[in-house]
Amino acid sequence: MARKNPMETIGHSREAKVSTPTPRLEIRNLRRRFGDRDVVDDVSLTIMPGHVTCLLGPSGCGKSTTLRMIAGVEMQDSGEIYVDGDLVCDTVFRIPPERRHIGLMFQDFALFPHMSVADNVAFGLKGSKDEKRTRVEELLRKVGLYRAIDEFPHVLSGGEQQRIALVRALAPRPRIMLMDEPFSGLDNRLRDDIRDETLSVLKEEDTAVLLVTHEPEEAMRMADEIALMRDGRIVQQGAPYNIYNAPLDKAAVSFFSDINAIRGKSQGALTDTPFGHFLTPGVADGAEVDIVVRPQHLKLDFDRAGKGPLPTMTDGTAARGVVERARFMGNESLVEFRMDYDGSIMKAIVPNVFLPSVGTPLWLTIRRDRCFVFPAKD
Ligand SMILES: Nc1ncnc2c1ncn2[C@@H]1O[C@H](COP(=O)(O)OP(=O)(O)OP(=O)(O)O)[C@@H](O)[C@H]1O
Repeated sequence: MARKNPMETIGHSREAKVSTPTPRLEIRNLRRRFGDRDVVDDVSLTIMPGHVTCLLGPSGCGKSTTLRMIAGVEMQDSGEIYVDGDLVCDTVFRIPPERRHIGLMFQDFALFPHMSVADNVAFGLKGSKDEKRTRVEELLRKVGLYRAIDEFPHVLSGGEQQRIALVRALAPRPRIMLMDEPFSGLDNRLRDDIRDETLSVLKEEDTAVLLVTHEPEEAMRMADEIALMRDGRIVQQGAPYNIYNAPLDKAAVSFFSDINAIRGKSQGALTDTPFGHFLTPGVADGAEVDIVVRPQHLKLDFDRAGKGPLPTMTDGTAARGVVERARFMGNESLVEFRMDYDGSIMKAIVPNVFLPSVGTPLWLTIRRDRCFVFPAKD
């Protein structure tokens, strides 16, 4: 018998209960220790029906372990898991994995080779033969594979098999879908198509999705919310736009793109650099800061007889660099500069084709509204 989340029944007025929808999935203060290391360290999050949250973080940060605890194949040392407000697992009470209404999709999905597509999809379904057939047909139509209903998996392409694995996981109408790098075995173009298609089917079915990935592009493409994980903890959580544009620290910026970092010392709430002054309010005098800017937010100007553009309020002062390397990347060009002021390398991304010759001097400025200032850590 499932138990209610105490927060939903204790200390909340009737009105508050009506106006606060129940999350489809809620995990609270999950912890898992292996040896002397907290691999998952006080992780909490909620996901509403039809929403996708991506657990994004580097290899080994504890993403899969979190997923495995929610699925019920790994026991947490402490913390609770609720599905639709009902407790499914704490340290004494535990609903077995098969009764949690949770679907799983992993990279190494395996279809049953001796079963037809229809039988594969119907595998976890209950009900009459007709009911099962109706559900199988409905889902196969949704992913454009109705024509393959009587085929065996080996005649299908990798992408088609992936779609079948998805609908098999979705067939029993799981309330939650846990996905662990499910698209990493696919080539790029196919992956984009299948990602988008998967997302639309999951949303149509109102499933709450927790997707684990170490690829920022995948998280940005799929997620309503990104939970950035590092060393077992969720360090930042929010809509992709906010995580990208208001990152927590230098490491969070560099997780999404290349970065340029300029170190300086704050004095009187200002930090002086070769690119002019940056406002560093609240930073103690003498404390070091990193000014961090993504390569696409550097502005380039031509050299005019050894001089660059005049300083402005929005872009500060220009610093000169000499082109070290320029590469065309498809939609944009990546230009690397060796900076005159200290010989360091800075990277700029320019739309379309911009391939100046090696040795060309250019002037770089940093847009004040597109850079981040963090206390220096290393
Ligand atoms: N059963 C286990 N016993 C001991 N250590 C484990 C066990 N399972 C996982 N770990 C360790 O816990 C850490 C986190 O593993 P986890 O698989 O959760 O990371 P991850 O973020 O999903 O990484 P990846 O993206 O590489 O899959 C790793 O250092 C891993 O070696």
